[in-house]
Amino acid sequence: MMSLVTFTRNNALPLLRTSITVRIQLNSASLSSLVRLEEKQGYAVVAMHKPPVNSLSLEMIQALSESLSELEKNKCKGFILTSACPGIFSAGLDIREMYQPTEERLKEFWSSLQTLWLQLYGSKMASVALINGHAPAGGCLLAMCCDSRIMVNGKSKIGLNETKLGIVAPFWFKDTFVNTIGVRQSERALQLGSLFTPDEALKIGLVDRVLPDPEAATAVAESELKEFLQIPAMARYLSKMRIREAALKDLLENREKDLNTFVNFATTDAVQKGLGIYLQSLAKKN
Ligand SMILES: CC/C=C\CC/C=C/CC(=O)SCCNC(=O)CCNC(=O)[C@H](O)C(C)(C)COP(=O)(O)OP(=O)(O)OC[C@H]1O[C@@H](n2cnc3c(N)ncnc32)[C@H](O)[C@@H]1OP(=O)(O)O
Repeated sequence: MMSLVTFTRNNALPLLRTSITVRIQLNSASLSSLVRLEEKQGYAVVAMHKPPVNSLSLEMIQALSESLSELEKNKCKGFILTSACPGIFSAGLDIREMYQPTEERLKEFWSSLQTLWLQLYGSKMASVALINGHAPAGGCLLAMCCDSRIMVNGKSKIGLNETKLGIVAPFWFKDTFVNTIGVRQSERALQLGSLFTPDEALKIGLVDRVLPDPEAATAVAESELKEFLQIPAMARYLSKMRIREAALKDLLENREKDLNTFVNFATTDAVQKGLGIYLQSLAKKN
């Protein structure tokens, strides 16, 4: 047993009730640095660290879930979700998990993703996504689960580009998108698999602020989170749930069906062929 997530205390007056260092015991020796948790005054920073692109493999998804559970256990009030990999927030789901998979792992992968989404989208904690790089597909989903999105300006793009891979965003990705940018923009962007520049994302409400550099974005993310944390927590959370509860309930009630739909779809010849070609195109680029 090795620790997956280290939770380091660097501040004297935390709201989080942790001792010096909390180590979450998980089941693989190779996972020790996938997510970095840093305690700040009154909140935490959750930084994804799976170079080169923070792809969401099964282990990465589980590491994020465990990190959130750890924060909840420690009565953390809020967190900033960001990346410790320069230029990348997250490249979304790890395509290799879906390409030529075993059924058992594919099921565990999807079920873990469902759990992470339920946890993050329904979180009582306030959250800000500090999007310091590319955020396609699953990366965009993680950001949309937060209460606010601050993006660093530059070449990075954000959006749900699934159709470009010949795959379809599941209904709960779509619901999150619709709740963030509205029906019309979602319908168009989902079909086209649009990836938006920071300024375009700002224009359609996919992100809330665009800052010129990571330092400025970090400062704004912190002040944004503090603004959320100043609101009475229960009132803030219940207000958030007014918007999100229907989508959350829909997945909770249809988890098994969604899992089967995903497994059946992902393992079709057409999808497998498409994913193979996409992986090759990513590799060729290099
Ligand atoms: C069948 C499923 C049905 C339904 C599910 C629907 C839901 C899907 C949600 C998803 O999240 S699907 C994933 C969508 N993600 C993408 O399309 C992103 C693909 N990646 C990129 O566009 C680029 O990598 C980047 C813009 C994120 C970063 O570009 P750059 O900095 O130039 O890095 P590289 O492209 O050179 O990539 C480095 C390295 O990483 C590998 N990689 C990139 N993305 C992924 C990924 N999503 N999964 C697995 N691996 C990925 C890439 O192949 C390179 O590998 P090397 O071995 O060549 O170093």
